[in-house]
Amino acid sequence: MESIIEVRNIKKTYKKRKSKEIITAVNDISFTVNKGEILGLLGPNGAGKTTTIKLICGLLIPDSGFIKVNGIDTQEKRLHALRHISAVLEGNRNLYWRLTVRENLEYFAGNRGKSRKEVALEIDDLLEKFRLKEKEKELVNRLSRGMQQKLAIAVAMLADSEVILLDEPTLGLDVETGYEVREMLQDIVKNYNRTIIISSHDMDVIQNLCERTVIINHGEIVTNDKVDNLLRLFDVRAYTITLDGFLSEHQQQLLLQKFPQLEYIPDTIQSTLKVDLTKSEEIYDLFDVLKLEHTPVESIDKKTVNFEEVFMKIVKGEKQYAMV
Ligand SMILES: Nc1ncnc2c1ncn2[C@@H]1O[C@H](COP(=O)(O)OP(=O)(O)OP(=O)(O)O)[C@@H](O)[C@H]1O
Repeated sequence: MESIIEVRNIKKTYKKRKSKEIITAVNDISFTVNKGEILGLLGPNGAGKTTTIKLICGLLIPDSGFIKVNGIDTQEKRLHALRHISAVLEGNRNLYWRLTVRENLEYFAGNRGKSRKEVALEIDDLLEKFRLKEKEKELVNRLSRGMQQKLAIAVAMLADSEVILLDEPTLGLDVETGYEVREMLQDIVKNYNRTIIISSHDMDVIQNLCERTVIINHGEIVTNDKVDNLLRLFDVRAYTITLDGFLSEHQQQLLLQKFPQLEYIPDTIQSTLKVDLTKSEEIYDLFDVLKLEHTPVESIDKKTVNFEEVFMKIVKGEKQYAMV
């Protein structure tokens, strides 16, 4: 597959103003993004996501390493490279707050060298799609945060850039607006052929929109893999088994030999077993031990891992990966 973005060994440090302490925000990161791909950039607070996005869109210059967009080095031919990119950053700096919704769209279309008339239909279509038609004459500074966010994404779409960078597109939005923005992004992903990089804390955004995710922790890449692969890799089922009675010492020993991470929690008249299994068949080994002394099972509860749990496990370093 053809890559459109190449990030190679980039490092970025900041110097704290008062203490002069050096902070390494991004440390020797490398990854590529293929044409038409939706890549999720994931990581805990302070991991280096925003710095990476700002480096790619040319707002920051790396201390070392390089970034190429469509094969063009962003430092050697900055303007030429960045023509291929639109970014929606925190605070929606790509909007003019004293212009109306429609004026913003017209202004950015004008930047593309198109007349008002030419883009009128395209703008109508975007206003409709982003559910902003009713607000087209409203000044941007009077819009809610969610509406501003939607407009910022619409403006990025209008620029026709092949690559769109979205930094935390659902951050700070209420549940409903967050859901609406996610739906819109899903529509963009499906119907417009763009390459998108999304940085987010929101696991639903990553799980629903992205094919692949680069997980960053402490400025370094810990995983670069398809979302489906990660879910499969951590496809553990967490079982909670309630027993009408207790396990003998012998049973406890047998179970711990077979399942070292098993938790046995005796209560007053019942007891509970908690265990993560990677293969469903392993549950039969557990039942064999219970059968030995005819321990009655009252209930079995099974929970499958979701992407949020996968993320937590990776960040905590529970599994090692071969980098893609
Ligand atoms: N302008 C700056 N000056 C000094 N340190 C900075 C600056 N910007 C970011 N940092 C530090 O660099 C590290 C990475 O920050 P960055 O904003 O890239 O992380 P992030 O993953 O986007 O975090 P969050 O999810 O909290 O937004 C953090 O330790 C942060 O405090």
